[in-house]
Amino acid sequence: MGILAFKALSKTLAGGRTLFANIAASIDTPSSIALIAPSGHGKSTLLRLLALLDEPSGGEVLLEDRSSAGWEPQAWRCKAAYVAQQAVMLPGSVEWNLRAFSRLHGTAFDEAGAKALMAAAGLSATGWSEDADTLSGGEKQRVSLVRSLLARPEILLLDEVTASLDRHSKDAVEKMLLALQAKSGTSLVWVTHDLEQARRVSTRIWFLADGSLWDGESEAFFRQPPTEAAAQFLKQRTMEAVD
Ligand SMILES: Nc1ncnc2c1ncn2[C@@H]1O[C@H](COP(=O)(O)OP(=O)(O)OP(=O)(O)O)[C@@H](O)[C@H]1O
Repeated sequence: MGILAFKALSKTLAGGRTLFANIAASIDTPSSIALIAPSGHGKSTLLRLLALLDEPSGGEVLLEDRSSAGWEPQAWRCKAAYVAQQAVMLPGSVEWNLRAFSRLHGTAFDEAGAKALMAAAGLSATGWSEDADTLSGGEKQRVSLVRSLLARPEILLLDEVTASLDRHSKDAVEKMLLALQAKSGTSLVWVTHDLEQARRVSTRIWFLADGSLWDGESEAFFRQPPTEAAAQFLKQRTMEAVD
């Protein structure tokens, strides 16, 4: 059974600008994919379409081989969890936030699992009774990630989730997610501006440019850019890194 797929997917903005047209890809085995593109080319938009948080202009998205039309959006997002760059905490304590999924679905709260994930995210010192709103941006980001993981999604749609983290926390989060993938087969789609991160965490690249999607092996993409747009993009980013 396929995990997640999209077919003939298009997105044209209200003003008439087409971000991408007729793109397709499928995730058939647990994968870690970096979704990269020049700024403004539609990475977040594509990720949001995959989470049913936006409507495509054409085409369809499928989860477990079933088109999104046949899914309740909530049920879809339990399996394909979107994690935003700006973490939103529910009013209340850290624990209240961590218990959100089990409260909503009437399932048992996996306290041991939550503790292990909090520790893996570098948050073992964070008090569970603390008001979540008083946490730093980086702490909120990691609590939000742990909260998503407690729903045991099949796939995580990660929108720049380490952008607000320092190097140490970023390493911890990458390690935690890759370990989860190895252990549970959770697929990961990382939107990132950080090409070093893309190279570290992915075995597959989705490169979005000029309205098209290139889908292929990560190492091959970086070793020998497959298109002129990819070559330009990597050159530009290398120059920016040197500046
Ligand atoms: N709901 C919307 N309504 C109008 N324009 C939008 C909407 N969502 C995104 N856009 C526009 O679509 C373009 C692509 O945005 P998107 O955030 O998907 O790109 P991105 O590749 O993730 O960009 P960045 O790397 O800068 O984060 C941008 O020009 C943005 O302003």
